[in-house]
Amino acid sequence: MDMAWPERRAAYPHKHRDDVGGTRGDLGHGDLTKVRAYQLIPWLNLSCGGCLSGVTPRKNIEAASACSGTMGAGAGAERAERPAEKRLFVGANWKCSLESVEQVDQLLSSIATAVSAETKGLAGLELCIFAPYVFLERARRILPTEIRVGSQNAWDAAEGFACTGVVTSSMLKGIGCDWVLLGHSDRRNVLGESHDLISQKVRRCLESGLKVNITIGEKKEAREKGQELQVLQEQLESVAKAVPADAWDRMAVAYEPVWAVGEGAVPCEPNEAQRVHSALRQWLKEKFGENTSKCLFLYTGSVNESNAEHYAALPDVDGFVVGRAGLDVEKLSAICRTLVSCKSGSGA
Ligand SMILES: O=C[C@H](O)COP(=O)(O)O
Repeated sequence: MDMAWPERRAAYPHKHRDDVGGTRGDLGHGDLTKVRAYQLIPWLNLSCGGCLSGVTPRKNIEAASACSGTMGAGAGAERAERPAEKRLFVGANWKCSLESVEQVDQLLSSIATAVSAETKGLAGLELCIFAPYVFLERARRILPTEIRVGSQNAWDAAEGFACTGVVTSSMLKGIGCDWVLLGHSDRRNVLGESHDLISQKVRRCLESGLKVNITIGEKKEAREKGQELQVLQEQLESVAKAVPADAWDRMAVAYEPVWAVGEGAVPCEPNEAQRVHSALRQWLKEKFGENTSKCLFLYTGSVNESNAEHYAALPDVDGFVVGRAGLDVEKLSAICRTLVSCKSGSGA
């Protein structure tokens, strides 16, 4: 870290974090009323024809066509080898957008109700709610066990060191957490977490029996210099060194192009997401062995109910991590339906 915490905090006020790719003011406290509880909604029972029909930008038409079972952008791009079984994942990273217990309980209950209403369950999709520490226990209590609960962080406390304010991976495992989200751009770029610290956390979480969702992403400057894969591989390599060969089935890598996140940011084109995912999957396999093919590759950054089908159609996208869309049960359920529909329809 080149900047002390108080200075960093002052430099990056909560709602105006240009260094992470744009302003995210829409997630701020003032908009909490956007969180709505819905009545029973069908969860995953739409056919691919139910894929959301928002405006399809010309550049995305190929990708969209893959969702309906034809060859699309994903098929045109190089596809890395994947295991035969199709595991799908959607994570809802709430960040610190919900601050009141009432809002949290309302959203958790509406998600639980929505999933329970679907007789087919989640159809192979793993849905995980990444809540703040203080709401994890109520999330575990309110949600059915088929919905996973994840922490947004874990601290790598050294063995035997009773460090003040620390929440350890063992504590998280003990209260029923399944997943931990680590390496998010908020923590790398705003809080200054180093590769080394993140990899220590990954190692400790895996040792505690947790699954790890690691976020990697390049900033705009790196992208403009054509250094995106170099940056991503550096981030991933540091983490991969901490992953035992038999733990890759407990890993998910979420690619978040930092420049594509936030209100008004230019979205990452699906073809580009596919290129990056495919390249990283291949690179990981060559460098760290066959077992890495068990790792999920997720796309994250401004995924919503209108654009999910373009990314879901990509062969090397196994799912998503959503921020804003995860605060609305209707949007979250639509994204889950779209992912399941596209994957079953395209054979991706
Ligand atoms: O963890 C989630 C990512 O930061 C994406 O957030 P977003 O879906 O609100 O763009």
